[in-house]
Amino acid sequence: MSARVLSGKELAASIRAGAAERAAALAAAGAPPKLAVVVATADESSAWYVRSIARAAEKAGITCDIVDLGAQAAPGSIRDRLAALSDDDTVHGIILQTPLPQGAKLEDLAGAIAFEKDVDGANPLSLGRLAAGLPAFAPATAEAVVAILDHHEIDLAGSRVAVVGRSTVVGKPAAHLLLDRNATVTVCHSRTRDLAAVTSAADVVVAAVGRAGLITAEHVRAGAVVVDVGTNPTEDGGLVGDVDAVAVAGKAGALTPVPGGVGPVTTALLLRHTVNAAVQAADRG
Ligand SMILES: NC(=O)C1=CN([C@@H]2O[C@H](COP(=O)(O)OP(=O)(O)OC[C@H]3O[C@@H](n4cnc5c(N)ncnc54)[C@H](OP(=O)(O)O)[C@@H]3O)[C@@H](O)[C@H]2O)C=CC1
Ligand SMILES: Nc1nc(=O)c2c([nH]1)NC[C@@H]1CN(c3ccc(C(=O)N[C@@H](CCC(=O)O)C(=O)O)cc3)C=[N+]21
Repeated sequence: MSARVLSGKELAASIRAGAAERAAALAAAGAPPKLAVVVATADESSAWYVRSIARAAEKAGITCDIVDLGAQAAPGSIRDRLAALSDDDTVHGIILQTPLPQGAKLEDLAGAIAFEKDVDGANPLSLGRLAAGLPAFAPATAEAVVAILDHHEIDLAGSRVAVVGRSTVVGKPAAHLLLDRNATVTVCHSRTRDLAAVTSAADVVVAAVGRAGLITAEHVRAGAVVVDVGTNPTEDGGLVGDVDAVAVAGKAGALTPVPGGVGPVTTALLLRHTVNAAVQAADRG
């Protein structure tokens, strides 16, 4: 028996098409949407993401400015740049890539991203509102986890979900969104005792750690749904998830692939958020 493959490609394509249509209308009205991607890392999985944002934005008619401050950037200079972009009326969305240089903390710096432009939901105001169930942009990856499960009609209400990873970009916001869908959520991390015992009790496992092969068949209950958020570069230039896909596919009921799963949906949602931010800016006048 082999697990059902929960592709993100079709969903991502339809989100991108919707964003492109609305971007064209904004451009026709003289206000083309613009996303600024601030980079202060040499991390390879971030580089994958930045390339895929740039490619997808161009195809959707969204201007994408990549602001590379270098992996040695001082926290103060990152903060200043975020503040300047927040003040720039031609910019509608801002994302600060993680990881950040030593001593720089996303939760701290992202306070300099204007709330209305915080398309990856990193400002503590956005995160707090998300946790409180109030309108705000959710981090695109966390939203992508729920969107891909919805797309494949996996029912979350009442189900036990184990989220592995508690970052501000993925684990914590994903836990909030899953809770809002009436899942019973357990959040695991590097200090979790007996990870396999916790994850193998779950109906749905969300892996967002950044370690290739961390989730093995032993971590997964037979028939469970597994969402692999991890994007770990391989030596031959490819990308693998956090899940040992071959072993887990023989036991799980369904599994998102890497590449072609959560990643493309994340990129597409970031574009949708940028267009939404541009529409809201136009409405404010
Ligand atoms: N596909 C996509 O769209 C996206 C993919 N990613 C990928 O997802 C992965 C995670 O990203 P991100 O959340 O930013 O990473 P972080 O490094 O910020 O967080 C990793 C989390 O994993 C936990 N962890 C580390 N080791 C273990 C372990 N052995 N057992 C259990 N938990 C552990 C850490 O725990 P602790 O808190 O205790 O340190 C931490 O909470 C990366 O591969 C990243 O590239 C990220 C965003 C989008
Ligand atoms: N503030 C912040 N938010 C993030 O969401 C964030 C980040 N920082 N730092 C880096 C990680 C990594 N990440 C990826 C997203 C999509 C793909 C992706 O689309 N991958 C394609 C493969 C690459 C391609 O073919 O373009 C796929 O999975 O199919 C990869 C990696 C987001 N991250």
